[in-house]
Amino acid sequence: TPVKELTLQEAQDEIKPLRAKLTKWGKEYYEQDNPTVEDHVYDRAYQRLVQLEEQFPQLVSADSPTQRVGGATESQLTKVRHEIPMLSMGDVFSIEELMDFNQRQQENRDVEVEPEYNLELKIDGLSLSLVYENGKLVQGSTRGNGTIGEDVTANVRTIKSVPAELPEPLSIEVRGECYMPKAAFAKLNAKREAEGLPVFANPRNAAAGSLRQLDPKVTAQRELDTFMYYVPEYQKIGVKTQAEALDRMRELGFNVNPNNRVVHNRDEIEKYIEEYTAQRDKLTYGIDGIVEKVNDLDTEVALGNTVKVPRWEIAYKFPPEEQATIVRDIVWTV
Ligand SMILES: NC(=O)c1cc2c(=O)c3cc(F)ccc3oc2nc1N
Repeated sequence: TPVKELTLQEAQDEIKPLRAKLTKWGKEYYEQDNPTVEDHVYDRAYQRLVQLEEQFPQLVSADSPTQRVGGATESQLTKVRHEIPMLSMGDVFSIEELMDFNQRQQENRDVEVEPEYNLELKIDGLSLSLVYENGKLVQGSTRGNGTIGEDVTANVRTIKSVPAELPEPLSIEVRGECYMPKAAFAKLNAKREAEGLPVFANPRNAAAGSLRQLDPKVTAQRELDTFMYYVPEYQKIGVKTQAEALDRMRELGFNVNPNNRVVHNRDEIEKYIEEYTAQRDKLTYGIDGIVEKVNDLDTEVALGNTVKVPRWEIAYKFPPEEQATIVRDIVWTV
């Protein structure tokens, strides 16, 4: 129900469990690096609470997750503001849903969308932003809540695949995924087990726990890697499509996943999904789906973003390998 149609009592009844969930999820994410919900589920709940508190300021309380910079719980890392929000992605769970998404995009009246997509593997890590000034790395940060992230500059300098300097004096931001290869994950957990330390549930949590360290020396031992995938100001690198942007990032020395593919129809999309569903276990890194992006970058901008997710891309998620109990007790009718 739109916030403005709620009574004070209804708002109160919705805010209470919402705060409890966001606080719980925030602790899992910020303190334990062990989130039980996808980023965009957290983001949507967070935005809903922001809207409710804007509509009913008398209900705001100091302990509300919205009153703490950087999400629900403080991480000791310095905060970074993302001038261009780092959004998470909506997701679909079947080819039918994916084709419906494409259909709706095509029907978007004000934007003529060429049905040309760039498909990429959805690396199961955490989002990373790298900022370069005149070709030199000046900042590394996490996504945080999309607007406020954490400064991990010293930590990213220890990651071998992160260029300290570019071959061209560019002042750009490059975004991608920081991940822990499967072999490194297995080695780390074996070591932790031997030392009687708690093991990480999966490579994504291990990557998050390793990147978001206060001590860069710890990060340096964790064998993290990156696959970069996005330049927000793509005009600065002289490209027109996402596929060209990936090639350009390769030229600049970034590690870019080699398995992207430009496709034009359902058959090609299905073929790509089948191929990588089959190959998933053979890859040396974790993937949890496929990312489909409109290839033309100007069209991406024209399609824009909703409050929290881009309209020009969607993540197709593989069925969970182990039947993880994913908290899905919020049904969203925004
Ligand atoms: N995990 C991934 O492998 C992956 C993730 C994203 C994003 O999260 C993402 C979020 C945005 F707001 C914009 C583009 C993006 O592109 C992306 N591309 C990828 N290949």
